[in-house]
Amino acid sequence: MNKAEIAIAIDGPAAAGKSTVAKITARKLNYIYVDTGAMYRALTLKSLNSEIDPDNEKALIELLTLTDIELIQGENNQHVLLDEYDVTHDIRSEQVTNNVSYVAQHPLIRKEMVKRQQKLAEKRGVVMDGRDIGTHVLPNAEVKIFLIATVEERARRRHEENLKKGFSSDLDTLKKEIEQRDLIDSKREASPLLKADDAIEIDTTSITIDEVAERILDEAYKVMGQKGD
Ligand SMILES: Nc1ncnc2c1ncn2[C@@H]1O[C@H](COP(=O)(O)OP(=O)(O)O)[C@@H](O)[C@H]1O
Ligand SMILES: Nc1ccn([C@@H]2O[C@H](COP(=O)(O)OP(=O)(O)O)[C@@H](O)[C@H]2O)c(=O)n1
Repeated sequence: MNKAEIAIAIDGPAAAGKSTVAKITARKLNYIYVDTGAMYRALTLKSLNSEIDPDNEKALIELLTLTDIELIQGENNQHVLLDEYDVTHDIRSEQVTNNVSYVAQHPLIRKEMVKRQQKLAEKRGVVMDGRDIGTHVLPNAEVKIFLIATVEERARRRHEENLKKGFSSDLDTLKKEIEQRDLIDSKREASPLLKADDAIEIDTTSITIDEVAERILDEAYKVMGQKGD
């Protein structure tokens, strides 16, 4: 199999399956995986701990300038370090989830995050997931995927995941929160959640994780073959 190193951008709404299939794809190709949502979540956690209003762009950008966010690849999981503290679990809390889209809507915050993300992707051989990867962060990515699923299915999946992780979870509330977050992410002015013109859309509602990963890998191998190096 041809091993030309490419960039794979995976975007889509909340809980569509992005990080799950991104991790599988990266593992199979021995690529770096970058979870950009985790970076916005880490900043949100720090801003909540610092009692900064999520609407206060100036205070947030000052905070981000002083903030170190690292994504460390573990054996089975990616660990998120915020100023050297492991916040992998804490950034998934309901409080962070319900504030992150407000923090992420500010143009100055996005500009700095995109800069950091592009630096992480300087060396090809990367799978990156988020909301604006195919449109803004890696517009030249060789493979662009846009994952969707019905909101009912996405809420059901996230609900099960929350229970497994020991977070309290109410399905109806979760569905409303996901809809609200998708709305803010899609309507914001700065790099909103959008399918890139050249992205392949995959509806994951009724297909398995392995089937989704297989389709992405097929696309990747196709491009690698075309690159021919
Ligand atoms: N195709 C699928 N079928 C069933 N469950 C899935 C599928 N894709 C993802 N999941 C599950 O849905 C949940 C949300 O997936 P995740 O990858 O975290 O989504 P995202 O990164 O888009 O927010 C996870 O618990 C994951 O195991
Ligand atoms: N590239 C990205 C990634 C995430 N985000 C923001 O960060 C939030 C959390 O992203 P995530 O990928 O961790 O969210 P889930 O889909 O996993 O719930 C999103 O709802 C967006 O508000 C963004 O704006 N741009």
